[in-house]
Amino acid sequence: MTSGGDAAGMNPAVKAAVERARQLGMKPFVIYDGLEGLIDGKIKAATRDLTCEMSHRGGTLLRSSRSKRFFEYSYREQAYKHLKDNNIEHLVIAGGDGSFRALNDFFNDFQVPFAGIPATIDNDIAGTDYCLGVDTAQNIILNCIDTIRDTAQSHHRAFVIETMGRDCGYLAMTAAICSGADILVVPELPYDLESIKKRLQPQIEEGVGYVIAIVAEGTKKAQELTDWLSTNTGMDTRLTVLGHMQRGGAPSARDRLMGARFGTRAVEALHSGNINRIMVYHDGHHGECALDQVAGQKYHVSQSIIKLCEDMTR
Ligand SMILES: Nc1ncnc2c1ncn2[C@@H]1O[C@H](COP(=O)(O)OP(=O)(O)OP(=O)(O)O)[C@@H](O)[C@H]1O
Ligand SMILES: O=P(O)(O)OC[C@H]1O[C@](O)(CO)[C@@H](O)[C@@H]1O
Repeated sequence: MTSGGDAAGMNPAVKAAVERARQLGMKPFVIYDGLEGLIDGKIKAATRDLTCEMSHRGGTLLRSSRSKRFFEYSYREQAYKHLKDNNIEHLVIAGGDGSFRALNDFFNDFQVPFAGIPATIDNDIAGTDYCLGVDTAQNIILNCIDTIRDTAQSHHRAFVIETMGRDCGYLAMTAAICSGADILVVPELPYDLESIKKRLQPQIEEGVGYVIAIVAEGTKKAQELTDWLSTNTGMDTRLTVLGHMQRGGAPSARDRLMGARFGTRAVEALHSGNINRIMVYHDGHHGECALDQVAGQKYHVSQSIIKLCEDMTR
């Protein structure tokens, strides 16, 4: 099943999990609509017709949800009954840390073992350097910034571009580094508008420059920075909120490959009795973590990335 925000790479992960389960002699099912679907019993045997569409498709063909009902024991009990009716003994979930917490609660209630696959464009899950969907989202964001840059340059304008990421600035930071942005505002770093103004002064005075500013949604500073740039640079300043166009799209090669690795390993973990583990990719190696190393911890963007960003914040 897939849960939380959709992420490119979820489909390849599901395909790999289903195929590995079959190879290991298990009978794989899919659950539609995430936790909401689990409560409502939207469960079907996984077919080859479904999985053969999965390598190249963005979003999640199993669909997803954010479920208020799953917080309530009575609905989790209803979900458990559906699993029992179908003789389902293990769950694999691709989602963010909220989804892992949900299945942990479910395990505490009904002892259904699970494996978690990190999948969220926010890249905010502790214990793993990579979550499915991130590479695809980064490429989309970079295409957008490159496109906007053409207009910024042609019209001598300032553009503020807001990226997703919830409370995490990872997408904004990597986009700013890769696009050569002038200004960056993220939750992880303080920023100093006075020194930014001094730094940009020469290019503004020349009258030919333009400005690209990247703002992480978690700061809620995009409009404020747009107003500030307009007032303090005198440039025609526009704000572009990239929004949900960052989340969809065909998975990149990296997301397909990582999806295949995570999906395969999730099933292998359960098959070998290694239950309630989250698949992770850390320091160039695939591995597994206990839930409390993942869901109970705050994700920190690596210092090497933060260092590359500092000059854009002052
Ligand atoms: N402690 C919990 N107990 C039961 N259910 C939970 C718990 N935490 C989260 N959930 C369920 O998990 C769902 C998914 O969590 P959430 O909406 O936070 O997304 P996520 O998996 O963290 O993904 P994303 O990073 O894309 O937002 C929630 O909508 C809720 O139904
Ligand atoms: O699509 P929704 O439910 O509005 O959620 C948006 C949130 O989901 C994410 O896209 C993924 O967690 C965040 O970056 C964003 O804050």
